[in-house]
Amino acid sequence: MAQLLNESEISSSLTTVPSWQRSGDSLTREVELASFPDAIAFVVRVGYLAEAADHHPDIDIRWRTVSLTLSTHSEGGLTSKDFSLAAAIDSAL
Ligand SMILES: C[C@H](O)[C@H](O)[C@H]1CNC2=NC(N)=NC(=O)C2=N1
Repeated sequence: MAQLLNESEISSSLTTVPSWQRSGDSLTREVELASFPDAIAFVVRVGYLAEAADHHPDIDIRWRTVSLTLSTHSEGGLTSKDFSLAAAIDSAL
């Protein structure tokens, strides 16, 4: 079970995933893919990564733009699980 990160841990972790933004208790990233099928294929890759991590982002698909939101609901905020899944998702692009 991951522990909530404090503000200074959040700030330093954010530098490791520069394409993600902090929004309160969440990390968000918007990705524009080349096409709708590419967006769906990306979401499928994210799905497998999420299952492997037992950590699941909120996902919004609008044509070829995918918006992802990560937060550790069980802890009520950001933990290392959010940052490690964010990094894994970046590698799936
Ligand atoms: C039992 C299982 O580990 C929990 O329900 C997991 C599943 N996926 C999860 N995903 C996210 N984003 N936050 C959680 O707190 C969470 N909890």
